[in-house]
Amino acid sequence: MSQSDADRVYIFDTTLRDGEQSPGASMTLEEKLRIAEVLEAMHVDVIEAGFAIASNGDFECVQAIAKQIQNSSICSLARAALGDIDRAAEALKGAANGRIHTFIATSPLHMEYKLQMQPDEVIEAIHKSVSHARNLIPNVEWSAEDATRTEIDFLCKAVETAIRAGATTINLPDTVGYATPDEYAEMFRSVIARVPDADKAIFSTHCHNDLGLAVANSLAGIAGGARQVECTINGIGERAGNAAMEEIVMAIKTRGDVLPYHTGIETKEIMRASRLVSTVTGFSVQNNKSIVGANAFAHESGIHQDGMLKNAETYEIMTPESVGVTKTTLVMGKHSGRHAFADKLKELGYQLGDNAFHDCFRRFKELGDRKKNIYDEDIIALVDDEVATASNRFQLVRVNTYSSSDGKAVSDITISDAGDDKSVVVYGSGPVDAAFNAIKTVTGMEPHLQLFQVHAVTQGTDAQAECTVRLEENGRTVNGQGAHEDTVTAAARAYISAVNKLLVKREKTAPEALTA
Ligand SMILES: CC(=O)SCCNC(=O)CCNC(=O)[C@H](O)C(C)(C)COP(=O)(O)OP(=O)(O)OC[C@H]1O[C@@H](n2cnc3c(N)ncnc32)[C@H](O)[C@@H]1OP(=O)(O)O
Ligand SMILES: CC(C)C(=O)C(=O)O
Ligand SMILES: [Mg+2]
Repeated sequence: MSQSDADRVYIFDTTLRDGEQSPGASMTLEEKLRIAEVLEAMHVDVIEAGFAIASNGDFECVQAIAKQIQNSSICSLARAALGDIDRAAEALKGAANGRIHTFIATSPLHMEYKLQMQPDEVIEAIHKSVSHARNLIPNVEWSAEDATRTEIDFLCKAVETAIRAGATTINLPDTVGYATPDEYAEMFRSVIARVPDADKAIFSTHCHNDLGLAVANSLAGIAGGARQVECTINGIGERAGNAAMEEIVMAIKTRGDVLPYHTGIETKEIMRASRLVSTVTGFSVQNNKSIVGANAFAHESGIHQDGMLKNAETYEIMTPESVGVTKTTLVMGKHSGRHAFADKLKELGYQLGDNAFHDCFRRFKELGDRKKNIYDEDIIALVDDEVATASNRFQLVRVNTYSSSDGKAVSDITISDAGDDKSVVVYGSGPVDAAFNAIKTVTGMEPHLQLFQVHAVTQGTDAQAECTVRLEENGRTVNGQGAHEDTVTAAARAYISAVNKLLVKREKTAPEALTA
């Protein structure tokens, strides 16, 4: 597809200004610099580094970023006040390409109650502030705060004033996230059509997410003629946040057929930027967040996993690599099917016969019903356990234990002895002791317990326990392993596995075996 300059959408990142306005998201100078460096590496066109008049700290941040970053324009916000504009210009002195972003509200509500100014006074303030900024710097952006609740005639008059005074970018924000996509697109079309010299400025969107429409509105604004989008990494920002940069950029990249625009963003840096912003602000990214959420490229359902293994395009509309995610994850869980389980076993280095595979898959599904997250370690433990015990004479069918803090426990156990189920109820000084006593009763074996060890395979209270039991009988020593998320069951499996090994040793060292 050919890409013309008319279709180029400029990305204006305001993570460090509007993003920082999220309660609790304050950043230090060093943190802002680190984020600015990543934004520059992403080829962001404009970085709004702060609001220079807000505090000395904000001034120093804008100043430091302006000096450090060479390949993106650096911008400072300023009210329609000469002092704000002078402070912004001072902070931007070292910038390779600095921009002053001055704004004033234009909606009746904001003008009457907040600014307590008459519309004519606002027009006068626009003229004065933009002209003043333009005398200090050639790159001036003007914003009509609360544009989407502004009367269209007055909005056109305000925009015309700003362009006449020298604004090179005109931003029409949906400050309170009130607009719908059709309305927002129509506002741009109307203003661009009606304002003389509208073509002398680039129009910009700035959308908030109060109704969850920030990205949809931004894209609608582009359709209406805007060519700059103001957005933040992870969509952080005032109240419900700003439009998320990663979503806008990837929507444009992925749906070029219906969104015939292009940005200069290096999308492979998206994940790095997202992680950094999340770490610095302490705002974790929800798992199901588009593009950068932990589940954005993860699949657990068997049907989806099967599709993914056959052709990733069945369930992924963009590649994980394109946004800097190393690879797709097929999450193993109760919704997974045989294809994904077989693929996982292959990845873990197992080659099982049909019967062993069938048994492992059954146990995996059972585990999935009981356990939320199934990790590779769980599958390894499960398969090792299954493989080790598959041909054994004694198999654990079921164990129920009851114990109390006064040191009494009882084990109700059923063990298959070459296919014949035998059940006993036996006491012990604790649940594991009771289970081991019960096994001894069923098997008729009385080996000496040399070692009993338990460790958790993964983390969390639903982690599988992996037990090792070492038994000794007439100088023969064997180790047995067992895994289960119920520790007593894991211990019983380990004990039975060791007992089976002892049986094999007994047979191998029996007089007839020795003479054979
Ligand atoms: C939609 C947006 O995101 S706008 C940006 C919001 N961001 C911030 O406010 C963060 C940084 N802000 C600050 O640090 C402070 O608010 C400052 C330094 C800007 C101003 O602080 P203060 O002088 O103490 O004023 P305060 O914040 O209490 O009130 C804001 C004043 O600015 C006026 N004001 C608001 N917007 C504008 C504007 N665009 N142009 C001119 N004046 C404005 C208000 O009417 C009010 O004026 P008043 O003091 O005459 O009543
Ligand atoms: C300052 C302006 C651009 C703003 O953040 C808004 O209107 O939301
Ligand atoms: Mg905003």
